Amino acid sequence: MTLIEARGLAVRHGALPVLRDVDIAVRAGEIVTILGPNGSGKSTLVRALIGLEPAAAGAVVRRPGLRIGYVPQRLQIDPVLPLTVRRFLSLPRRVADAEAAAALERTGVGGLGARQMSALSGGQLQRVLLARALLGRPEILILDEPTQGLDQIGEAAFYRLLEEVRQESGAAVLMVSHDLHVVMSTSDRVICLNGHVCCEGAPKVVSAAPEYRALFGHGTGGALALYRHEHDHDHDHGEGPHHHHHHDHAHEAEDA
Ligand SMILES: Nc1ncnc2c1ncn2[C@@H]1O[C@H](COP(=O)(O)OP(=O)(O)OP(=O)(O)O)[C@@H](O)[C@H]1O
Repeated sequence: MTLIEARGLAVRHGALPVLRDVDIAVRAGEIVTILGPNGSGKSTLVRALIGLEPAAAGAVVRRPGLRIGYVPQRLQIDPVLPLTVRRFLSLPRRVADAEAAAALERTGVGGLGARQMSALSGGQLQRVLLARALLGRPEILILDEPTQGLDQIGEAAFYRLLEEVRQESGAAVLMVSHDLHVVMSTSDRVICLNGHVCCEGAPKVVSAAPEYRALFGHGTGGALALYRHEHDHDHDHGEGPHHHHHHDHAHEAEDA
């Protein structure tokens, strides 16, 4: 079942054409990642899907009544404006104390309800944003570079949490990410964007596509080839992506 889709979508910022002819769809339960260089229109696409950017042509179709949980790329909180985590969770819809506490607990920041939003660390803020998104019992979570500003450990922990939440709730996930290892290991489908959809498909198919390599060059190609290698052949050990003994393979791929 399709939850949300763009059909022939074009979006402009003033006179600037940012997106054209974009056709994408996200179905129930799947994890889809949008990749693309800076300025390629990833945030614009996400915002258009949510209804925050008007279509200059084409259309966005959302299943009627679809519950969306949105985690924005960044949230500027004015430190002069006092806003506790607890009050933030009740914006715009008031939630009960027990519900708010459970959501914070679920995302690993239980006990931070009384903290000022402006005093949170980057990782805590992302978890609070996820908690708020979950309070709406979303059928799809839409996350725009949710781990920006987190260190590698924070990033890995955030993605693990996201995966747990997804398994519990069955929500589909559409995210913008630059974390190629994560993209390759967790996504069902990757959409490579550069003003239009350059290529799309299963991670290993996309990583081999010439359009993809043209956009991301050799370094990334190597990283992706490394991952593909692990998935194809490395069934004996289920360790993480950072294995020095795989470096040779990545170089082979880069040189290819
Ligand atoms: N509100 C705006 N007004 C005018 N131009 C904008 C606005 N928002 C984005 N743009 C422009 O639209 C283009 C796409 O921006 P967008 O933020 O969608 O890219 P992105 O792929 O998410 O980039 P990044 O990886 O840097 O976050 C850029 O050229 C940007 O300067």
